[in-house]
Amino acid sequence: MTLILASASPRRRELLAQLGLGNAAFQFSVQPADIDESLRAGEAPAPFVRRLALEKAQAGLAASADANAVVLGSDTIVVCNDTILGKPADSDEAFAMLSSLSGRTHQVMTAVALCSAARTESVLVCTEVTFTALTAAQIHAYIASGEPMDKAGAYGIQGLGGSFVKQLQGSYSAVVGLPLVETRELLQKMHII
Ligand SMILES: Cc1cn([C@H]2C[C@H](O)[C@@H](COP(=O)(O)OP(=O)(O)OP(=O)(O)O)O2)c(=O)[nH]c1=O
Repeated sequence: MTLILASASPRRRELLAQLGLGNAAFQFSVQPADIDESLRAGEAPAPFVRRLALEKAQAGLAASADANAVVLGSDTIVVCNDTILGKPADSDEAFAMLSSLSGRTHQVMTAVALCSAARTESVLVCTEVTFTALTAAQIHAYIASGEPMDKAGAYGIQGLGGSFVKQLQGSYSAVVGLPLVETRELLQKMHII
């Protein structure tokens, strides 16, 4: 049995390795899945992030030559005042996203899906994150660091963005990109570990 991580995210690779899967006894391989990540008309945040995780896992399974493969797909979005924030397209969008997060509480939703030829399991983890108030100068300096650009909501809690987080209720690892407790439970459910 092969476990394939259908993700280009270095954070997800590191988090999966934290579950002890990247050792000599158990290897996983990484094969990013390229899917259309656009929101459908009328689609709410929770079903949207679940669908993307599932589609990444399904695309990974379809691309795999191994009939026994189990594929893990995951997606993270930030939801602020019912608006979905994905990755910023440019620094103006990053500025707008960080301004909207400043001094407020938002939700980070991460979905994980595991697909094999016979079975699919998935989970959604929602975490509440409260940002301290940020000045325009702080936001500009943060954007200049380059950190926001490949991250949902234009911040990384595991990096410089961590100093903006006043309070967190839920799963820290889910905010980074892969909820450790829930992913372990899914892997157990699928009899992978
Ligand atoms: C909120 C937040 C997001 N992120 C990252 C996690 C995800 O990598 C990214 C959200 O984009 P995703 O589209 O979920 O993932 P990805 O494109 O990086 O990787 P793939 O689709 O191949 O799995 O934002 C952080 O690293 N730290 C944070 O604090």
